[in-house]
Amino acid sequence: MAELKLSETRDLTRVERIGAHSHIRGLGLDSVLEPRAVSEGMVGQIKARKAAGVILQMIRERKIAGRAILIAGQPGTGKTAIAMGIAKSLGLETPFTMIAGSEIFSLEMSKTEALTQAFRKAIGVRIKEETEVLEGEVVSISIDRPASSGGAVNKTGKITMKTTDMESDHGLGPKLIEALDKEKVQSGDVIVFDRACGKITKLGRSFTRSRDFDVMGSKTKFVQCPEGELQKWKEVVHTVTLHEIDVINSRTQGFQALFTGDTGEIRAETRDQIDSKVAEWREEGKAEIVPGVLFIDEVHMLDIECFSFLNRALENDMSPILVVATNRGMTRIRGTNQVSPHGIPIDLLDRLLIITTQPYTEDEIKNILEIRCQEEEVEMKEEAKQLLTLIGCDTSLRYAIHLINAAALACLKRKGKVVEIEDIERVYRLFLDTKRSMQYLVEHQNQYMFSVPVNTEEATGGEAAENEFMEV
Ligand SMILES: Nc1ncnc2c1ncn2[C@@H]1O[C@H](COP(=O)(O)OP(=O)(O)OP(=O)(O)O)[C@@H](O)[C@H]1O
Repeated sequence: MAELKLSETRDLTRVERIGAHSHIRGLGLDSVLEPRAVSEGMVGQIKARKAAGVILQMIRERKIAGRAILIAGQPGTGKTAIAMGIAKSLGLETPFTMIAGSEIFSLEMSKTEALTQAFRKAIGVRIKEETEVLEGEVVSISIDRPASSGGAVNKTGKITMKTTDMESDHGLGPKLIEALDKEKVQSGDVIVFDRACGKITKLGRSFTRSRDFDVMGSKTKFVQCPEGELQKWKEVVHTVTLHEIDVINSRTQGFQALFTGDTGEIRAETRDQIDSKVAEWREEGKAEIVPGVLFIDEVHMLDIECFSFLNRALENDMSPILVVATNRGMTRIRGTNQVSPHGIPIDLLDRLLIITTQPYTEDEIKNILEIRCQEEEVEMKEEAKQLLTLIGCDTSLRYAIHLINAAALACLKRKGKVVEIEDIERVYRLFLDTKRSMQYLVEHQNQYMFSVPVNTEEATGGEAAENEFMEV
């Protein structure tokens, strides 16, 4: 039994989901924002990445609040990948929110409420606070464990801390003992202890203990024992989003909704109060606004009301940077009978800086497939990669990416270790790409229920003719 359990745990920890863009670690630009041919998981698409780099710099310098960018191009040309690259390059301090146009309609709230929430998730508020902390080297920790069966709940103790100038004792309650345990604090560590929230941060080990061989690993960081008073006032900075402040202050939902995501509609008065409070903090120098990025994929799925909302929302001085993407050409604007480029009304389009993505060359497809093989930990023979590249050129990059894992499973089934041509051929026969699936439908349409003639205005709702990018 014990053995079985062990192997089960091992298997479970190995199962990690790999997202479609998990290999993207940035935009792959050098220090002067020039794209490297292959870097940070990004391949080719040089012009679009260069343009995205300029946008990135403007976001970092906070020069373009309220601006919007459109990434347009054929399916599978890396529009979402570029948006992910921007997100990764921005770091954790700048909020980045990603939604698909269609999500606006599936949430249990009005379209404008869903958009408002998405906008406010992408606006950060950096709040500065003065807080009282104890900063010093731990001399000793002693914990009394009562003999009665109270367990951890009743634990109390004492911690002695020192600076180069003084030493003092402080009582410990169960929560602090747990926090010290979690951080694995021991004598000789230099720590900061935030009294208000009970948070303990380990800064490193005191230089005076550098001879303790028992606790030293190659990663041990040594720091000086702090000087002066143990008790200090420190400035701490928290970055939260406007949406988080809304949810915490919305009486009907409360902060727990942050974890469930079930926020419901938030009242306009609550938001107004929060906006004036934040404005007050900004005037007093206690807070500053960090405009983040809101990325809306498949923007053609929004309708005319949403577009008019976006037009207005971009005028707000706290607005985030809006990045939208679409693979549509001339398309009907949802909710109207009008056809417009990318299905976006001209007045909104006029506000957008447009970045276009181009189809990939054979070499670029091969490079992307190689990166994906590494990401998915699949070993593949050179000839098999070559065949997969040809399939990618003939069908789509996305289809070829999907075949990597399927081929690895086919290889495993025949007890092979490296994916060979035969595995690729096998999965190519098993799974249809769009072209073959379409061809099959045309040939067998009479055997399907409610079949309508393919490739007529009727069958495509008139959209096929309008979409120069969509290859149906
Ligand atoms: N330049 C690139 N470098 C590395 N990987 C890329 C690149 N372009 C695309 N990919 C990868 O190829 C796959 C398809 O690309 P992506 O989803 O970004 O295309 P898209 O243009 O957003 O497509 P669609 O219009 O269908 O939404 C993803 O796994 C993506 O990470």
